[in-house]
Amino acid sequence: MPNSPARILADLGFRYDPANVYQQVITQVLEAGHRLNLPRHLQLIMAEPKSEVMVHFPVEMDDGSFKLFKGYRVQHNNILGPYKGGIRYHHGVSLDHVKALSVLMTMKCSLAGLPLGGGKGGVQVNPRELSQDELMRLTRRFTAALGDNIGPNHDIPAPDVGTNAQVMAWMADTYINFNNATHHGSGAAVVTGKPVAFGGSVGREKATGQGVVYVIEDLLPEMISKPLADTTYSVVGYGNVGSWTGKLMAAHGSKLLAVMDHTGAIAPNDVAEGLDAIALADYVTETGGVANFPGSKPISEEAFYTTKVDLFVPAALEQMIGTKEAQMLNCRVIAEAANAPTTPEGEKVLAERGIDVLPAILCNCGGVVVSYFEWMQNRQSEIWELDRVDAELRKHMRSAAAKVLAARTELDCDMRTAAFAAALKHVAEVYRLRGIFP
Ligand SMILES: NC(=O)C1=CN([C@@H]2O[C@H](COP(=O)(O)OP(=O)(O)OC[C@H]3O[C@@H](n4cnc5c(N)ncnc54)[C@H](O)[C@@H]3O)[C@@H](O)[C@H]2O)C=CC1
Ligand SMILES: O=C(O)CCC(=O)C(=O)O
Repeated sequence: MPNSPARILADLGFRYDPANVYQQVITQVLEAGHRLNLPRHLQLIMAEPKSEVMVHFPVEMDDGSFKLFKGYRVQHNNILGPYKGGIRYHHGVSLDHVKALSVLMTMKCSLAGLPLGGGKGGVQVNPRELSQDELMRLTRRFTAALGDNIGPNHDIPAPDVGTNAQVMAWMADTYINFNNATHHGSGAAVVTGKPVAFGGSVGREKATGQGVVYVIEDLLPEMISKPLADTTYSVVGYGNVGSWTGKLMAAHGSKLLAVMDHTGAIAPNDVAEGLDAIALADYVTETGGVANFPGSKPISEEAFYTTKVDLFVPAALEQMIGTKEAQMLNCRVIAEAANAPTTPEGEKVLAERGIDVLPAILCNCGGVVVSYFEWMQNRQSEIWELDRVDAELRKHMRSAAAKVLAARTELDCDMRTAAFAAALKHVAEVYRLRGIFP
């Protein structure tokens, strides 16, 4: 079949590697395109990013020595608008990871109805091993090394795993200094997720978790025939996205029965009470992880995955739900807060076991939606109130969910394929309208 994902990837010279995260993600996207009968030229365009930038840059450590770091910025597609997507600081960052995440950004921005394309970046580093000063120097050097590859009209980074509002402030400041751009001109709009005092938007810090919870509020009760007040859930990853999801689920009275992060897995001493999701978020901010949280006991990874809950929320890294985890999970629904947390093999097992998956590009698009609001505020010198941000975010999340449900009915497929199909349909329409492709 000339248009099958395998054929497209083979024609582009990919060597088949089922464990490769980029191949996993792009195959899923191309499968959705195949179902939509997207023309071959569009499938080819989607199959590779427009640009892959790799930089090496030296950073002075506190002891006076220099280390060389490797960073990436991958720009997948900008037919809908400037490239947009986060910057990750993690020791496992690789070109294929960043490529996979950049495709997901193109899909996510399209599904969310934003005039933005898809990009992603990262540096191979464990930020926990650096002092604040080293982190600042690394961020400034990385931003300088990216040079004109980023810019408020071209490519706009944001936070992701291992980065935060402070890192974005350093990026913006470096960009502004290098480009002689003023703070209140277009300069600050070069990145989003900045501190509110420096051009950030209220509501951006919680936006991804808020979007996840809006999707859960709208779709989950019907799927499990229970109100959120009676819902139990578990979370892997209790950083920005996981902890905000926890805090906002707590407001609904949902019960958190297990959490795992890079420091270990915990369960409540009193199962009837559950874990205090809000206190846990404060504890993680103070200590760096969930281990030894008062009122909890340590549990094994197996005990974490087999905890019986209604909802499981992966909010950590890619490919965490493989065959083994999918077989262990004891839940009814998964709301993917992380990007690409489920492998295709894991997904097959989940489908066989009747576990429904709310896909990542729907669940976690709230982050980039509020980033878009921040970018608009910067460009128009506006400051929005939280009520407005939340109300507009809710509209975008509802509209994205409606597109996914409509595509699922139209194509009679799973939610992930439906989400990619809805996103691709919009991208294809814009290519056609612009006269680039028939
Ligand atoms: N920050 C944002 O606005 C957005 C983030 N995402 C995605 O959400 C996910 C989480 O991102 P953030 O919360 O921003 O990152 P973060 O850096 O704030 O938190 C990451 C969490 O993952 C945990 N983790 C790392 N390795 C782990 C392992 N091997 N086992 C268990 N837990 C592990 C860490 O302990 C931490 O709790 C990522 O997939 C990211 O791409 C998606 C959309 C937007
Ligand atoms: O806020 C943004 O621009 C991007 C967030 C992001 O990296 C993601 O959605 O994965």
